Amino acid sequence: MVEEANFCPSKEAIMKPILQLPPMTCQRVREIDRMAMDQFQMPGIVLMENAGRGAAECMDQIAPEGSVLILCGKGNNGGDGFAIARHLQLAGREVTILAMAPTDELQGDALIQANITKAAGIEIQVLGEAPAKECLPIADIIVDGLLGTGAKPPLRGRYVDVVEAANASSVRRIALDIPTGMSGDTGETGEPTFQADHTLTFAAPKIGFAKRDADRFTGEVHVISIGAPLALLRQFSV
Ligand SMILES: NC(=O)C1=CN([C@@H]2O[C@H](COP(=O)(O)OP(=O)(O)OC[C@H]3O[C@@H](n4cnc5c(N)ncnc54)[C@H](O)[C@@H]3O)[C@@H](O)[C@H]2O)[C@H](O)CC1
Ligand SMILES: [K+]
Repeated sequence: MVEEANFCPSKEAIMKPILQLPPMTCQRVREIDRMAMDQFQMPGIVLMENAGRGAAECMDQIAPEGSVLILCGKGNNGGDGFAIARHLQLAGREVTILAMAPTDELQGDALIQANITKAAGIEIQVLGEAPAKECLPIADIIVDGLLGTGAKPPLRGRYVDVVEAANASSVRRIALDIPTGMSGDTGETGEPTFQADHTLTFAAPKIGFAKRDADRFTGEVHVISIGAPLALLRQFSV
């Protein structure tokens, strides 16, 4: 009798880099992105896929039950959200996406991930005219893939009422990279700022997380590898 393929190591066996990077500014973390692409020939979509899969595996440990609503912004923070949705669906989770813009307004890696997500049959709702409080899909967990290292505070447009609606719902909240509304460099928070129970931050912690009371918005911080080579991590760990 053929042994059933054992796909998954035990949950604790998720592989972690042997080198943990120190807290950095958003700009410096974006340099890691850039060097991974330019010096190590890693296409941006590979970094995003690694980020998405790593974040989904972390969610499988910290929030293993319940339906998930992923809020996707127009940039690559949203792109991560689209990738996470696919990996959560693969793990049998009920996933819905609320996108801040229609797919045809996306570009680059975020557009690629959104198109894969659509092809995978995952529901993507686009924010309409109604106030977010009235149209936020019901879920047990809300994931903030609205703004990351490309944010220029203060929040503009509909991001304000979407973050307010997310904070008003009594569900678990998980931020991707940086809680939307917070500066990753200073830890300063605007009104509103996504109030997360956990923040899954990519490549390295952001220096703003060390600000006093920043944990009111980050919750517990988990660093997610984007698969950058050890030689690159070594250049940024000094
Ligand atoms: N660095 C890494 O290792 C990786 C990072 N990834 C993810 O990419 C985002 C950064 O993506 P980027 O497209 O540069 O920026 P954002 O998605 O944060 O936002 C850009 C988007 O938002 C608009 N915007 C900016 N400020 C505001 C504001 N105050 N109000 C409203 N809208 C705003 C702006 O116009 C753009 O449209 C990083 O955080 C990671 O999540 C990679 O995916 C993986 C590797
Ligand atoms: K975010």
